[in-house]
Amino acid sequence: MAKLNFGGVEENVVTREEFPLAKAQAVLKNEVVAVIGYGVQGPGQALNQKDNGINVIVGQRKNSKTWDKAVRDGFVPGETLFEIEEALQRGTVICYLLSDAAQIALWPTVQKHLTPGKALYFSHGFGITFNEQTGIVPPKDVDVFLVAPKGSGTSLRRMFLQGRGLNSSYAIFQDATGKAKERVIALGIAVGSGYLFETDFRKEVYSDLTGERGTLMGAIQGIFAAQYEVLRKKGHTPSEAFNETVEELTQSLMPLVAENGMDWMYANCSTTAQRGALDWWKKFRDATLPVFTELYESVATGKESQRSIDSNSQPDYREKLEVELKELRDSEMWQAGKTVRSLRPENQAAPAKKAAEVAN
Ligand SMILES: NC(=O)C1=CN([C@@H]2O[C@H](COP(=O)(O)OP(=O)(O)OC[C@H]3O[C@@H](n4cnc5c(N)ncnc54)[C@H](O)[C@@H]3O)[C@@H](O)[C@H]2O)C=CC1
Ligand SMILES: CC(=O)[C@](C)(O)C(=O)O
Ligand SMILES: [Mg+2]
Ligand SMILES: [Mg+2]
Repeated sequence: MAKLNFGGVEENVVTREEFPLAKAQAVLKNEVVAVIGYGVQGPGQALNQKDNGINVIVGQRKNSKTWDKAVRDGFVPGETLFEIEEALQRGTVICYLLSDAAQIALWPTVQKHLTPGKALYFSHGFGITFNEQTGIVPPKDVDVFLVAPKGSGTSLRRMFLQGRGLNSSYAIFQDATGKAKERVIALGIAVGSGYLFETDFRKEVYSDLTGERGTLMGAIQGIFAAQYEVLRKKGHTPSEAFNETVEELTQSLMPLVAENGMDWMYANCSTTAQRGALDWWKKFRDATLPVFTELYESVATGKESQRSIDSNSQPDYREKLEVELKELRDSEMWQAGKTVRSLRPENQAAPAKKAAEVAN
């Protein structure tokens, strides 16, 4: 395990160089990895493992859209694609990749098939950390661990196909066989992780829930909406407001920040932007700090997990969700964004190509 220095703090990181795919294949050669659920993470992790030569099967409800998707992706009914219960029975490693709320409902079935020596694998610390809410308490004689890719299942697959890996966290909750560590790391490599960062279940879920509610999605949408509203109220056009709020950020600045850091960005913009950004960032930090503190508390006390479980288990959950998503989709800002995006060369090429095809 490599010890790397992160801004003065040493941490354990597993690299693909020290744990190459061949080693992962050797560790997993006698395992049947059953991926239960084929939503967002399921396809990414199952396909990457398949392409990596791991003995992987998928468990999914028959007569569902995702069953058909698994078939389209090359999983064969009766050979590598099964009803959930059969996959649970066949698997020696159970990758529990249903949505966090759905994991609660299926847990009694999963539990039945957790015979001694099997491994229970999660991609989130949710079910175990909030076990008072989820009821997910595994038997003592199975390994329990997680590999949580730090990104969408879609990115996990895309980056794998590009020959890159997505960074993942890994954690061991229970080592019943004495082999939990090599099993979890082998699985982490097999699902397409680039680097594996050590954590524990609680830290993984607290940071993940904070991040997605915070700067990754919740906070950023809030800040976008506030700035867009001010610009529009002051008479700026939708395109101008959108370009200055989102488009420039995602198309020009964030790729540079991703490559070089925000410190570099501050050193490489106009002196005017530099002065202003240096003057204003602390004001934004101070204004949002109490909100982030409240958010972390809400995660740590279990309020966020309970809310997620409650709303996801309502019978009309999908209809209600659609109303909220529609509000976002129909907002002027994201409608303006749709038009702005359509102007990008890659989005222009498609209709032009189509028109050419029609002409031929
Ligand atoms: N979405 C993502 O990219 C990420 C997800 N994760 C974690 O990975 C795990 C899986 O998440 P997603 O892939 O987003 O799940 P998802 O919301 O896409 O659902 C996965 C599957 O669950 C099935 N399902 C739903 N309710 C069911 C039920 N009652 N019985 C049987 N099947 C049911 C769906 O058909 C679907 O195939 C979660 O623990 C999540 O927190 C971690 C990192 C990123
Ligand atoms: C993609 C990811 O890791 C998130 C945002 O935390 C999630 O979908 O739960
Ligand atoms: Mg996440
Ligand atoms: Mg998450």
